[in-house]
Amino acid sequence: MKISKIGERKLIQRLLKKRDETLGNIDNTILKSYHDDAAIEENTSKYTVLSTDMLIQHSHFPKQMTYFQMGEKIVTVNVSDILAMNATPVSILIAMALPSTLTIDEFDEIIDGILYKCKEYGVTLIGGDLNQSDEIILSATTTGKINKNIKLQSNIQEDNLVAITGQLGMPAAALDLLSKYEIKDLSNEYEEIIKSILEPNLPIKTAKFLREHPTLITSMTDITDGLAIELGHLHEKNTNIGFEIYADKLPYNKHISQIATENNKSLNEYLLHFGEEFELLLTLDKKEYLKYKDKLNNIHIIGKVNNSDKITLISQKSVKTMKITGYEHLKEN
Ligand SMILES: Nc1ncnc2c1ncn2[C@@H]1O[C@H](COP(=O)(O)OP(=O)(O)O)[C@@H](O)[C@H]1O
Ligand SMILES: Cc1ncc(C[n+]2csc(CCOP(=O)(O)OP(=O)(O)O)c2C)c(N)n1
Ligand SMILES: [Mg+2]
Repeated sequence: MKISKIGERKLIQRLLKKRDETLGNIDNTILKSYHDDAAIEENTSKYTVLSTDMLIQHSHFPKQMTYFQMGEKIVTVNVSDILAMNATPVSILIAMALPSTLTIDEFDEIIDGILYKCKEYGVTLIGGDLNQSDEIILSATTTGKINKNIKLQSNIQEDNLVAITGQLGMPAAALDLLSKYEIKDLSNEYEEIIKSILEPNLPIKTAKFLREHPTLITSMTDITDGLAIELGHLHEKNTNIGFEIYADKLPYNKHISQIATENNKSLNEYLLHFGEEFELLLTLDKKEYLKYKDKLNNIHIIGKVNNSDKITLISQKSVKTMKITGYEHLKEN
């Protein structure tokens, strides 16, 4: 049955019933507010951290993506920004614009994906909005909390190490694969690659470790627009520093170099200039890093901060200035 058969009101009731089933023991006034015009949140820390991020079907959801995965992804991309501030994610509000032709089962799948990821990240869906549109648009606002040790992007020091969690370039390769093949036609060895775009995961454990050991990090951001653009943003926010990145230290799934070749692209296009990895890009205090090195298996050192005022990519063959290009909405190629 189409969602237009039952309409906005009943759909919201349905959604709230599912959501209420996931709530634990909470203060009754707060619980009731989740059904009112605005949600209440108790202030339990010095700072509330707030962020918003929007996903639009044609630019964020490959056609093979399930409705469940769309629901998961709106929570993931939003929580990612909270982790990048070194804060603990708390709650999320999600506005949805949906086509009237969507079925109720598909609607339920989106909600189930949202609630699944909320549980994984320990965030509560505290509100939202429902509206109609020809394509699916999901937009969310997330809150987080932190008392001290908030990490701003403007505190980078010369001689810091540059590091990332996880691997680069898989979403780029995944999108190229999905543009040509159906999932069932792809070999199992591509599973990790395909999942990187359909079901991105956050480095939750590493983020928790960093919150518990804040002296390790001098700055942090999530990689959404590609490593090059993210480094470019950090460079703009920190005067008198530069970055040297070592090409042979960039971690990637070995299958993607072949996928790049098959799509007439260079490996660096995937690794540096695409994005959507949802990994953390960190600058680390060197002394602190050496202290905790053994516990940081998921962190890869890819370069260091210098005073060159440039971003360079160093390989065995060459030293090049890195092009600051990547994924950008509202820009012609
Ligand atoms: N429409 C807007 N109004 C106000 N601030 C905005 C708007 N769009 C983006 N920003 C702010 O600009 C900064 C950079 O945004 P963006 O590049 O989208 O960040 P991210 O890559 O983390 O999503 C953020 O601080 C964001 O809050
Ligand atoms: C159908 C489809 N086309 C293209 C992409 C790739 N893509 C979409 S947005 C994006 C980069 C970052 O997105 P944005 O919404 O700007 O994230 P933000 O920086 O706001 O966190 C990439 C690589 C995709 N995921 N799906
Ligand atoms: Mg944005």
